[in-house]
Amino acid sequence: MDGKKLAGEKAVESVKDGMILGLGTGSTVYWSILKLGELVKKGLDIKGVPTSKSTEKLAKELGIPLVSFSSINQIDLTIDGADEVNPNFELIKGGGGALLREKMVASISKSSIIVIDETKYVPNLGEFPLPVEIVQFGWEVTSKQISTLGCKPELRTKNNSPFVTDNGNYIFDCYFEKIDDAVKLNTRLNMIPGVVENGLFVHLADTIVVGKRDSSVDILYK
Ligand SMILES: O=C(CO)[C@H](O)[C@H](O)COP(=O)(O)O
Repeated sequence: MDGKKLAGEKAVESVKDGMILGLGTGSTVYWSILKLGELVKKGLDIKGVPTSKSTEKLAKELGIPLVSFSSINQIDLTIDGADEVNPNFELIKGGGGALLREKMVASISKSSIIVIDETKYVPNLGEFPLPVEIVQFGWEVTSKQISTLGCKPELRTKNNSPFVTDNGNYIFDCYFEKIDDAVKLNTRLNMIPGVVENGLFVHLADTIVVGKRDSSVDILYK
């Protein structure tokens, strides 16, 4: 069975009646959202906070009640995917371009479950290029500043034009040889004027659900 589907569905077992739930973005958490839709139809009482326009659309189609991010102070549980996870529970996120809203939602979540297939659990972060969201103004200058941190930033494109996030910004996919100190790099990136947010998530995950090729699921707790 598909590891993404296994992990996505397994995470939903932690959802309880009355919860405000952060709904992540991507093809793994898609399975969680689908399952939540089924449970809502059977009477589960939850409210979702979507992390992207695509997740908002999917949740609405499935009849999952939503609440706006602006109207809440805390989220009980967030379920989201990741592009890489290391044994310290540090993540690279943003492959789907939703990293800013995902980080904002994670930052007010009491608990966060990350759903991945086993290919994404890695000893060191950095094989996956780190997404960095930047304002459009002067992006060429921002690129030069980011490259001084030891990477090659590539402007993400879609249909031969720059990819634009739900927040109207661009994304650089940054190729580092290896990320040794995610905490330090997270801080240094966000200090560069023009950088809105980066895809390193540190201290923002407490449970990792890993769906495996042999159809088993590992649940890792911090
Ligand atoms: O961070 C994300 C979107 O911004 C996704 O969670 C991440 O890219 C993983 O996606 P998928 O589950 O499709 O592999």
